[in-house]
Amino acid sequence: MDEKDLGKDLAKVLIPEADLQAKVKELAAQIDADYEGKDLLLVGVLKGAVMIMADLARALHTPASMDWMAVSSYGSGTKSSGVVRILKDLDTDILDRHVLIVEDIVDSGLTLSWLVSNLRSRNPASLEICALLRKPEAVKMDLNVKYVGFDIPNEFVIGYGLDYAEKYRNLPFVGTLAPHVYGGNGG
Ligand SMILES: O=P(O)(O)OC[C@H]1O[C@H](OP(=O)(O)OP(=O)(O)O)[C@H](O)[C@@H]1O
Ligand code: HPA
Ligand SMILES: [Mg+2]
Repeated sequence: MDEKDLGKDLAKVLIPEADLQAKVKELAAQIDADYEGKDLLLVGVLKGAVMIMADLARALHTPASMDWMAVSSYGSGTKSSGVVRILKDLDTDILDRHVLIVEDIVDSGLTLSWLVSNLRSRNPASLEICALLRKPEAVKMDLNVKYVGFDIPNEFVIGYGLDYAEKYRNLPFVGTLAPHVYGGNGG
């Protein structure tokens, strides 16, 4: 799927594909340096993190295991409900493992705050976060995101895993939607 397929639904391209791919390589290099010689477990947060997880994992030189958790707080709207639900738990016991949570976006920070306290209670050897995108509200939260791709403005974004009502995840870039797609009320 590309810009042409989106037609009038796209307001603008915020981060082009080439910039995303360059940033993924940068993040992978930092992670490689920090986890050298360690047994790394990447925990991807479904479904938004599938693209960053797939690209980041392949850009790493460090051998890494991959597991997935599915949580949801947004439903089909553009605002977090604040209630995080586990839809799928990890298959792996993370006790004494070096865990790196891989996320597409920290927006309100509610999902990751909840996830960090949930995973911390399982006593991993270490627990860090890599998020491709971060919005201003999340910066205010007491949340230590060690690896951040891009700080972006407070706009609802789509593409590269990010959806609006389950659509647009398969765009190779990150963009913003035209207001008419939201039905004019911001969701
Ligand atoms: O910082 P927050 O305000 O909590 O928002 C960030 C979370 O919201 C989105 O997931 P969503 O719950 O929409 O599920 P999805 O990944 O399946 O789209 C996104 O993928 C993050 O996980
Ligand atoms: O801006 C966003 N876009 C898509 N999904 C999201 N989940 C939190 N924030 C966003
Ligand atoms: Mg979503």
